[in-house]
Amino acid sequence: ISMAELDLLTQNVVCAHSETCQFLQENLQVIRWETFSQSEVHGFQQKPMDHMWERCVCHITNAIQQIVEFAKRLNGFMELNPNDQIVLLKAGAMELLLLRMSRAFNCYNNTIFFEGKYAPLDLFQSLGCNDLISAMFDLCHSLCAVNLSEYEMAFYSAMILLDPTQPWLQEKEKVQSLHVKLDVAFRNLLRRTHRESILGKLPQRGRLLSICQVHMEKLKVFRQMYPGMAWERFPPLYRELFVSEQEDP
Ligand SMILES: O=S(=O)(c1cccc(C(F)(F)F)c1)N1CCc2ccc(OCc3c(Cl)cncc3Cl)cc21
Repeated sequence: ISMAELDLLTQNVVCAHSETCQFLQENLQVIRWETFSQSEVHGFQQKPMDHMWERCVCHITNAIQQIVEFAKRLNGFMELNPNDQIVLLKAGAMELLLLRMSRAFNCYNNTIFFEGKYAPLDLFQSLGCNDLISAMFDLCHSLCAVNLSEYEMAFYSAMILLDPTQPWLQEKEKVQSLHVKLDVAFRNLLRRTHRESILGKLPQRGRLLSICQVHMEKLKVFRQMYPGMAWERFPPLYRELFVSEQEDP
């Protein structure tokens, strides 16, 4: 792989990321001290569980639409066979969502951007999944400590998405060759910017995956409490990625 090809790949990854992040980093920084008041937090805590789930799932789905768009813009992704595109998005969407949430996290006062202002952990308590939200907040803290640039976030996201070790891939070698190029380009970038040290500080993949598992458990519990809701009031994209058909409706 030539230097010219590496530079083109770097441009493609960074543009795909910056063009598909619904909130610009600078805008998030400007408003990151605007936090919800105690009475506003109390208002959210009073909302019924199904109502709060529906609102969060709606924001999540919007963010996932951006992640799908990010994938489609990555060189080589659209050339993969459709089955493998779905396999990679199903496996990686939630992990990329966690990375994107960390961009909207204020680690100085432990709040996260939500519906226009910054929210503390306990604003989400009516969701009934405090361990999921606190695990997400902890992950955001770890990511804030690494202080990833948008370039680094772009590569980290692309490499998580284009993971050749995902089970059920039909053309593993095609994903493998994309991943190798990304790895070379990412290491080049880190070397040029003297940031090789972040490789040891990035959260282990298992940590991201365990939060994804907690999410699936919470979703299962929620669906038992509100049968039929996932099919009636959740957006199709969320269902496609997180609700497997063969389960009871
Ligand atoms: O504004 S958010 O919705 C949101 C969602 C995606 C990306 C963003 C951002 F910042 F990157 F743009 C913002 N938001 C912010 C803080 C928060 C915590 C939990 C949550 O939802 C829990 C949940 C449910 Cl209930 C069902 N399935 C998966 C999950 Cl993780 C959403 C949420």
